[in-house]
Amino acid sequence: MAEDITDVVENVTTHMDLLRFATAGSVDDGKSTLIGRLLLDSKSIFEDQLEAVETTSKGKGYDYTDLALLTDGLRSEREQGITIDVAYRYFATPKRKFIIADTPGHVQYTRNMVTGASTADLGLVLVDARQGLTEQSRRHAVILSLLRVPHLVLAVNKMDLVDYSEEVFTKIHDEFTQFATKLSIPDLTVIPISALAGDNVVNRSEAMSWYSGPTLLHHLENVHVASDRDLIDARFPVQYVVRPKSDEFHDYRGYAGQVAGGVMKPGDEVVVLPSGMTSKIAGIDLFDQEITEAYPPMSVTVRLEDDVDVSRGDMIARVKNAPSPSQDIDAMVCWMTTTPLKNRQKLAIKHTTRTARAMVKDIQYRLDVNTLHRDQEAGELGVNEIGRVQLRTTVPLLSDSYSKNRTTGSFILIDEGTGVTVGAGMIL
Ligand SMILES: Nc1nc2c(ncn2[C@@H]2O[C@H](COP(=O)(O)OP(=O)(O)OP(=O)(O)O)[C@@H](O)[C@H]2O)c(=O)[nH]1
Repeated sequence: MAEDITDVVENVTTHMDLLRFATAGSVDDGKSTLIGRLLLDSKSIFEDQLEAVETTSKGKGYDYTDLALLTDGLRSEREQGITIDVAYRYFATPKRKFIIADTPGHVQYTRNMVTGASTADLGLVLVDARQGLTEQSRRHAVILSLLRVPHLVLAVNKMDLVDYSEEVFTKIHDEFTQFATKLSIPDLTVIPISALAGDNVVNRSEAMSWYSGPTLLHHLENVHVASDRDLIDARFPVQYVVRPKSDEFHDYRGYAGQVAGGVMKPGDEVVVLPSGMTSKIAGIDLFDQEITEAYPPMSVTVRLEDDVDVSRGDMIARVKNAPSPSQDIDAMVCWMTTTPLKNRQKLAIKHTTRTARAMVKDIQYRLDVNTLHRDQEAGELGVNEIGRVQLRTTVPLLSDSYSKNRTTGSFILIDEGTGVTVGAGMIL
């Protein structure tokens, strides 16, 4: 269900403004309450859902409406029958559409965060104002910076429980800003909120008149994400070759996929990798119409002027700006399964639309995400651990560094026996 919604939103909103954000926080920091508040105050929920939550809250003897029930209710619906690491929630305001990647339950699991945040435009870290920064908040910030999530919001929650004190907020703000200088976080915003009372979530807080920054929703609606995407380096991994069988289209041959980088236009000189054959873009099709340009994350079909040999897993790029094929991959890998990753281990690797086999040549170090210490003696990676790994693949991959392109710079590792995803990698 969650995936369906994501797909639909992705298709329908190709040209609409969309912000994907991932939430993180320790248990009880108020993540569910905050998401409930966002949905409620931005009028994204149905009356009957609210009534049900009000009734349940009264039934439990609360004198307030427990908004977490709203989120948790949605969450349990999603969890029925399947183990889900990340629940995706969708809401919209007149300004923007939002997809929230919400990691349920105990969020200490690195892999849940990696899954949820790898495609996020913005990471939202929650802290409890009474507790201030914890090891967990630092850890989440480190992971978000490793994943190159371009925007980070630290929401200092439960301000109502510290008398809306400016002093408490400033202390947390300064401590976090100081810590963030050690990480690569291009854009950081710190907002004092009360998810339960509604301060600075959608509506401006009267109790915190000392705060002059944006409310959380205002920030989410206005944060500038268009320029985060790589619009310079054209990258088009071919998903499949379109050759309709009917007579009417018997000459049609197109290559379908999602633009991973750059802007592509008819007339562009392109190279097909790994063959190295060159051609020009004859046209670009979107559903049943022709378009004049395509850019990330549009899903389109590209036609070429020449009858070159193109198949699934190939990459179309510009002649003078193409990734160089390589079988040696140097990457940060997040390991996601209980059997540790070891030297010489063989795995399947999926990179854009290409699948190959890979062998672990070296586990160079394990990164302690709390202290940023690099342990070079580690020799293996356990579940939820992140480390620098050298891989050798059976066929060349057409990759970029993750810092340049989050799509062509990432891959997943798959256990060949079970088909289960056991690792996620970011190419250095
Ligand atoms: N006073 C006050 N209580 C809050 C606030 N936000 C959340 N709470 C309370 O804190 C408790 C935890 O909130 P949740 O939203 O369930 O916390 P969570 O982080 O989502 O927890 P998990 O869903 O288990 O990950 C609940 O009792 C909330 O009512 C706030 O701004 N002020």
